[in-house]
Amino acid sequence: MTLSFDPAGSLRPADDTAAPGSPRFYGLIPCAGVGSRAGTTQPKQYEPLAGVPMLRYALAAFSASPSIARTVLVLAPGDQSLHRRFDEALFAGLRFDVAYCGGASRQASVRNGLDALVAQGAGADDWVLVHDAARPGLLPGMIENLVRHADGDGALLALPVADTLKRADDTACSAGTVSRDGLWQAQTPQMFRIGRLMDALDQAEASGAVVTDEASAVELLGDRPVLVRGSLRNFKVTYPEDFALAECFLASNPHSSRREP
Ligand SMILES: Nc1ccn([C@@H]2O[C@H](COP(=O)(O)OP(=O)(O)OP(=O)(O)O)[C@@H](O)[C@H]2O)c(=O)n1
Ligand SMILES: C[C@](O)(CO)[C@H](O)COP(=O)(O)O
Repeated sequence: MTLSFDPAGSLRPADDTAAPGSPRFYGLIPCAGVGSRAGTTQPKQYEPLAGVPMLRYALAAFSASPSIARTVLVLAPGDQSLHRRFDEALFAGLRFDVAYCGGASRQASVRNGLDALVAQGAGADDWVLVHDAARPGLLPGMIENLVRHADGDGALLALPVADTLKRADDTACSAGTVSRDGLWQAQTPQMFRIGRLMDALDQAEASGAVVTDEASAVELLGDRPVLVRGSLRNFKVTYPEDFALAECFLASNPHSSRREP
């Protein structure tokens, strides 16, 4: 069954793309941040990149991934619907649903989004791939690469640290060099069993732990998700200068800005 963009954001029953008894894979895209470090007048995920809104790239990658049964986009409660904010044709043909359940932190937006997935029929043993709307460089092949690691404690895209690392003193001078051995930069998607991730986020919340990614939450339970090599082009747009860099990467894959998935 092909899902299409539902401008009203209504929730529909889950797809059955998996063989009976096999877990399904869901996309979850937190998109309820304000982008305070980006210096834009609207949330950064709505800014145009190579002619289309940033969030469309992640939606297109998930939409084009054969393993993904469905994807939920988490917007802030009270946010404008996409068809009011943009030309509806921009999102035509993409498979996703919208849930207006974003929270005060990324962690809360993801947790609420998991509830929305379960409300649509996702099960505790199904997998969820959580991906930042602010990473427009994602390609379907990266998603499929991650899905191949669907066992054990889950997996996340990440990159080994390439530069020499410095520890700053309180005057921003270099006070020492930190070994980069074994250090990776976490990217998204990050993939976990839905039930396990819900438990992990609930326990993090209950203990007052602030987790900036899903892997941090499951690590607190003792899990050891696999680090799967991601890509530089999958960097997170965070600061004003990142928009031009993202456009360079997107230009190197002309298909990524097409309107078709
Ligand atoms: N309350 C929040 C905060 C963040 N996010 C989402 O989480 C992703 C990664 O977060 P980040 O880059 O830190 O985005 P912002 O929180 O918007 O940025 P900033 O910290 O600069 O304000 C983004 O897709 C963002 O929209 C979210 O859904 N809900
Ligand atoms: C989840 C994340 O993208 C992994 O790198 C990142 O932690 C989220 O962004 P933040 O700046 O830490 O909120």
